[in-house]
Amino acid sequence: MKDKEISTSVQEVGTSYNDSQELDNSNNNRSRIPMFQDDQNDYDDNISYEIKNTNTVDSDSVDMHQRNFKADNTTDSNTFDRSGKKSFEINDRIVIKPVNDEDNTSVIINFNQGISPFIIILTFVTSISGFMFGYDTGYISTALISIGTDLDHKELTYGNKEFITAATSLGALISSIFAGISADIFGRKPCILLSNLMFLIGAIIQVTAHTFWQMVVGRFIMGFGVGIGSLIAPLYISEIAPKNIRGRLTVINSLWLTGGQLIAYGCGAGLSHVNNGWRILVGLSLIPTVIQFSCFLFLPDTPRFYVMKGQLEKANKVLHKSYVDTPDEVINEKIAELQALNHSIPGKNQFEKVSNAFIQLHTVPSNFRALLIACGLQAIQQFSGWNSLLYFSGTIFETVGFSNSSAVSIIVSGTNFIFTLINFFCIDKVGRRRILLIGLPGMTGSLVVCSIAFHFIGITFNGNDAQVVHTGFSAWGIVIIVFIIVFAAFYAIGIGTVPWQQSELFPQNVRGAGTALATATNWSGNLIISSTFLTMLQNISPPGTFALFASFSAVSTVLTYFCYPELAGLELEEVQAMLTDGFNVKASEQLAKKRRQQNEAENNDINSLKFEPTQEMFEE
Ligand SMILES: O[C@H]1[C@H](O)[C@@H](O)[C@H](O)[C@@H](O)[C@H]1O
Repeated sequence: MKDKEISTSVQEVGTSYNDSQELDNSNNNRSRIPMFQDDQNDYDDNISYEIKNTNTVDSDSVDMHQRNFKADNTTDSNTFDRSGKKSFEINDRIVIKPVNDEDNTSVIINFNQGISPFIIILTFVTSISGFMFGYDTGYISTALISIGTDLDHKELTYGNKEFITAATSLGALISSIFAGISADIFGRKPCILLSNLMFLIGAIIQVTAHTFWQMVVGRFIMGFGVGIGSLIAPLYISEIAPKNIRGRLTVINSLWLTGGQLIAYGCGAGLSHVNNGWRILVGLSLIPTVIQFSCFLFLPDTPRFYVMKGQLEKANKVLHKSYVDTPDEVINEKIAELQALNHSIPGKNQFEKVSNAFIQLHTVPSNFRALLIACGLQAIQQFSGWNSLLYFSGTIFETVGFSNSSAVSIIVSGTNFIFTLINFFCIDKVGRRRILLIGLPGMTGSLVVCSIAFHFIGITFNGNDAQVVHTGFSAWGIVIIVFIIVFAAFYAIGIGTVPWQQSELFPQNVRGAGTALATATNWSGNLIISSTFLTMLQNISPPGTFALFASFSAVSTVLTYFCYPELAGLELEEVQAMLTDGFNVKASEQLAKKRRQQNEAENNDINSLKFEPTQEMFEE
């Protein structure tokens, strides 16, 4: 039965086909893709995402291999194909149909399978990049206080402090742009190893620094490592992670990140009265670098990268280790699908492919919306002012009368860590959108209170000195501390973590380019805020600075409400389908709800789906 379709299908990678063609493509995709050979040009048209406006589900257009298994205890209009994929009718208006993508096989592989130790090892070793991102951006706050006159024999000015802090962000900004491209050309693993070298060189230059400029150069080179790691780690994890826990595994990187910041503050506090303690603080960063470097010498790259380079045996090995006891046929099918995806960006050589990816990122509507969301979230994360509080918290707390500013900084970064942990448990259950819509208004409120408190405490910043009208410990000082902590909690539970889920917004073929731009946005924001914060405090006063951050968070809440669809539990192609003709916030919420119910049903009684991938199915 074929029903009239009211509007058109929108395709993702430049090829449009009608229902019967889609049927053919589905079949061809499975039978024509050669195993273990690099036949580039045949399959460029295989990948397509579509969103249809229709009144009923169009059952004729379903993949021939599809079997309809009714999910008795879920909703009525859902069907499952052989890979466990579902068709959905939302709102009697939008039908999202399963088409081939890299996740087809992941769904099969994940069926009835827990996470393998190999994936856990890979995730933890990769997340050391997150740790170094956190540690290296975190220690500077306490180091800036304890450096004293160790550089050039004079006290650092506010301008000097901003420069030293911003050098890392600038290095990270530059390297993140190239990291996405290099990861596709040279591999994820070499990029991680390169980031380790940058950390190493940068740390050695800083530890031995006796001049301001040597310190700046060391921080800048270390920034290269931070930028590369900040992009590659979530990308690597998302590529090796089973789909159903991809979100959580990515948050592990954020946990290491915020944990790294916490440890940096802890060590900073412990070493603050030690002569040259800041040098030890920098030196300690060598430990995780060396550990990650040594481990990665023995660990592989991602299967996707091996497929891109035609190293199919290696891909096969990694997949087998990742999905133990999975039949060869399934692994081979996964590789075949990755091959198909690999070919979907046209181009004779790597350079053409990369530039075409950037073009498609801007010209394909769903890609462009994904880009807006990914860059928008990263910008919101940075312009809400969190990092300036983190980087300069020691300085801020000293000025409001707390001699033990390091202890307060530990509480602030500890809050960041704990609420990132809470995010880990609820990101998939509560959903990204809902979490953001709780976090952003909370941040706005806390910043408003801080702004008012700063007004009453009467601080002004002039040149090198902060002048406080009411000196010493005051009630307003406590209000500031308490609400900076509340701000940290609302930040960490939502916007501190959600933007790093950026990989899920982009289809495989433009993921490197998309995440490169989003990560670069993060570091641009970081750079602007960290290099202007103290100047802002001087020029528009602390109340003005906090009011500015508050207004930014308020605007961000509105933008998120209207433009950020719920992506929790959605499959990758559904994300693109959602973004094809708008932001489809309402429809996404309904679909995410259905997905949640289904996941719960699957978890509760997996057998009730009456679906087991059998040998016979693969032989079809
Ligand atoms: O997600 C992280 C995290 O929130 C950190 O605390 C922050 O310093 C980073 O800038 C951000 O990207």
